[in-house]
Amino acid sequence: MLVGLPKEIKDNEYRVGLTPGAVKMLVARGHRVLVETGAGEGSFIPDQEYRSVGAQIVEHAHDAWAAQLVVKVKEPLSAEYPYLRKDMLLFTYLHLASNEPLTKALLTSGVTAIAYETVQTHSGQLPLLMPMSEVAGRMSTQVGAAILQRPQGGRGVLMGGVPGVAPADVTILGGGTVGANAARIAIGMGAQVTILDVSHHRLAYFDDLYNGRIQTRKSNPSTIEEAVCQADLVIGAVLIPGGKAPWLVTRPMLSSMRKGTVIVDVAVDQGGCVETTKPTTHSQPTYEIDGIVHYCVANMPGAVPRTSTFALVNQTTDYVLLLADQGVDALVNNPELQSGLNIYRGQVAHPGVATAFGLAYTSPEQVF
Ligand SMILES: NC(=O)C1=CN([C@@H]2O[C@H](COP(=O)(O)OP(=O)(O)OC[C@H]3O[C@@H](n4cnc5c(N)ncnc54)[C@H](O)[C@@H]3O)[C@@H](O)[C@H]2O)C=CC1
Ligand SMILES: CC(=O)C(=O)O
Ligand SMILES: [Mg+2]
Repeated sequence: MLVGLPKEIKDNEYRVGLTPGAVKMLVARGHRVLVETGAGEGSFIPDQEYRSVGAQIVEHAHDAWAAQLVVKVKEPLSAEYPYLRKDMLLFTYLHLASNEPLTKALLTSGVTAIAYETVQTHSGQLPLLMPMSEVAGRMSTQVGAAILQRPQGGRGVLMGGVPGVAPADVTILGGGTVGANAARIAIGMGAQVTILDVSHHRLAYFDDLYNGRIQTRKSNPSTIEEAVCQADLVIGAVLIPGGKAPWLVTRPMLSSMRKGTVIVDVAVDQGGCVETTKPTTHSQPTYEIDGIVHYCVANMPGAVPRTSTFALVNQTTDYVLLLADQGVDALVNNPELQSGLNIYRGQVAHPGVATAFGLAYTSPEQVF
């Protein structure tokens, strides 16, 4: 199969969808790989490294997009919509439930679009979201600690405090992969940490792991309000797989929160779990509403590409090989890949996306 690797064009997005190691595996199985020149530069992977494992370097984005299987990191931006075609398999993060224009563009084009973030294992894990959630979770605390500094707009609270003065209060909404990784760094920095989740299983896990070093709360409107009103840093980390995130922090709650509190809404790519969240970029990462500083960058791991590219491709490669070897049949044969199917030839094939926009849902069983 002809596999294309375009260069990412999102603001400060330095990741790339395939490493030379992954390309080498594709080439060894008889596939041709077209790499847009400079695609790896952001991750300090020169064209020559791809060439040396058998890739063909192409000059223009449209050459890489001409492939049958296009592997990316981020969702197509509007400048990329004209490349979408009926006979194309697109494998990348999509986050469609918060992006109606992209959903429409994918539907109109007839492309088959498989979203990394909804690929799901038998046991319910999200193996292609997990590596970037690990990165974004750890980053969320780092970033939050920096913004808490007064010159960045925050409350001027040091994460670990100092002897005689209390540490920062870090409240984490959602104790999945992002939440667990955020907590790990916050604890390492000496903060006081509270995690809220609807899953008792997750709360019990944290309780066991940290043996009293962390507070756990069952997530409901009252516990959320109480926790965010005493927080210095709130980290939004909930997920309804494939669906729009629920608004756990409402606009009226902001006025009860302490001035200079920082919200890092990692869940922004699914619409955010804070009513006042709107996507920001690494160039302009924050804005303030009612004295509360919001950080809502939708591609956080893009800022640490030497970690993120390799962490992501470690997980995606097996699925890329399946798609390259089998084409659409891989979606029929492999239930994990099938759960990643969001759009198939003009039909919405994921219930979360259909619900988000009131569109008809066609199940993969009906599609194939
Ligand atoms: N901004 C960025 O750059 C990145 C964003 N993300 C996003 O971060 C979000 C979280 O991802 P993961 O941690 O991997 O998901 P996950 O599925 O591992 O964890 C989500 C957690 O939220 C909990 N939850 C659901 N509803 C809740 C509620 N009402 N209150 C409290 N907890 C609730 C679930 O029980 C689960 O434990 C996703 O939206 C993901 O797309 C992930 C990576 C990068
Ligand atoms: C998960 C995601 O959206 C990202 O890594 O950018
Ligand atoms: Mg994202």
